[in-house]
Amino acid sequence: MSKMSKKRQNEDQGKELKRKKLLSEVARGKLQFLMPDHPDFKSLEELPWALNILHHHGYFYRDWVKVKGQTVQTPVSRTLIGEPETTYKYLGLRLFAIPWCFGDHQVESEVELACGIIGKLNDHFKAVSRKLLLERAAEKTEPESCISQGAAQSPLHHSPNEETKSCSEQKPTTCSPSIEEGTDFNVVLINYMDPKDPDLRLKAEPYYGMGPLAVSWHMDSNLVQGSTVAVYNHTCSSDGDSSSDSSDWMVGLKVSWDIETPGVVVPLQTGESYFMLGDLNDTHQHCVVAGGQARFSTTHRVADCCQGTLPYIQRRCKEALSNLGETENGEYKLTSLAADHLELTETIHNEVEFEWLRQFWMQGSRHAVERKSWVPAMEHLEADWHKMEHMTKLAVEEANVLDDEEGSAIAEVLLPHLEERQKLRQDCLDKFSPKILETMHADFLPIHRPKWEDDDLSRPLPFDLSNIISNMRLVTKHGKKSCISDSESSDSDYHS
Ligand SMILES: O=C(O)CCC(=O)C(=O)O
Ligand SMILES: [Fe+2]
Repeated sequence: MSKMSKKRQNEDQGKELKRKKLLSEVARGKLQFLMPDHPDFKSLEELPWALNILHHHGYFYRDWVKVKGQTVQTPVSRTLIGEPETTYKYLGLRLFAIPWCFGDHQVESEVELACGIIGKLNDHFKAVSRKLLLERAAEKTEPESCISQGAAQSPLHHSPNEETKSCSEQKPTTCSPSIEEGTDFNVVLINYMDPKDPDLRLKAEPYYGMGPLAVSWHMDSNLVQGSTVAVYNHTCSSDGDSSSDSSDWMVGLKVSWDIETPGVVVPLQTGESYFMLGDLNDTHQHCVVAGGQARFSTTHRVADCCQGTLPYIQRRCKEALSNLGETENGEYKLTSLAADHLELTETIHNEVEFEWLRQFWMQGSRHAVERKSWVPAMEHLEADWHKMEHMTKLAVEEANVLDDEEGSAIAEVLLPHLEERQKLRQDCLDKFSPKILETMHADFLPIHRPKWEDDDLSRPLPFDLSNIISNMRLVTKHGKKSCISDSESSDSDYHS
């Protein structure tokens, strides 16, 4: 059979199945329709509008992430909407949420309105996820239903007319969150992909032959353990496009590292949602198989924000700066030279520089413009970081002037942090090869900030720390010993 006719036959079979399912649902009186006066009617219209507005204004872009040490671009375009001052990190990239609510100020733009709608959708998914988990908890208390739950066969698929069965039958983790906590979605990562985009080269699903992958097998990272992920699926109809390929988008699911249990793949219709309830994401991997049409998916998550919110990093900076005092003539001085104080400041120095400042600016000028509420905060963090540069400088000076024992103790603390700073700065400069940079639109070019010339006198320290690192190596006990033995051996060479 030719490929085309086989495909057509599959499509026909698919349609026949859908028709049968539809008829059986009709027979059960389960199909519902909404009149314009129904409260959900408006939200049905609002949501595609919001997604299209974000897309129209260019808010989706293909992220540059790190996979096995390589910088690669995701096939799907993404944007993050969420609680104000929240971030979500995946594959080495920190995403800064565009807020879905605006404090006291009125909604000012279509984009803000769209973000507000995503926030409403998020509230809806919180409520639905809680209901599903409660139902599952009730089912679990009935012995029979427990036995009938297979891990990999667990239906993760949910549509308005479908009864939801429970997900995985994994043992709960010792510290699983409450239903409330595990569904308290604080961010929505929205994906968009048009499979007809000629720039895309999708990899085939490697294990089962499920089809071209928009998102490869993975577990969602950086989430509160045991928390639910809810996903809304919206495909863009391509009416009038006679060449349109109507193959479905699908979500695949498999048990991680398991070759015995069959994987599952579930076709998704527009307007449907699916849920990875409880610890399903911790025990299974999922992937997304591209269909024929452009598609949005909103993925609602409980990001683990212990170290990912603006108030968190502001607190950390304050902690670091508490060791910075002033002399009588108004110059900076370190309040304490104790190792644990220096250690803390240097750790936070690297954290704010590489987890926040560089992560934010490396995503380019357009990213910053879109996140205007973040910019003053980033500038404030940069001012704190600048003070930490002073603190490092003061510590380096102390290491050089104090007696051997004290000086080398300081150098020992500073060295690993300086080495790490130097390496991470270089990693940022090297993240994009010249070849990649050539192809990037100016709006997305990385901004290396903070960056300065080594002889810039307004800066306490040079950007390139090589000389300071060599100096600190010499000041450490180990460095001193090797220095003495070097000079001893060269002396003896000289005399012979
Ligand atoms: O688009 C989907 O259905 C899920 C996407 C996904 O797995 C992700 O963004 O992590
Ligand atoms: Fe995912």
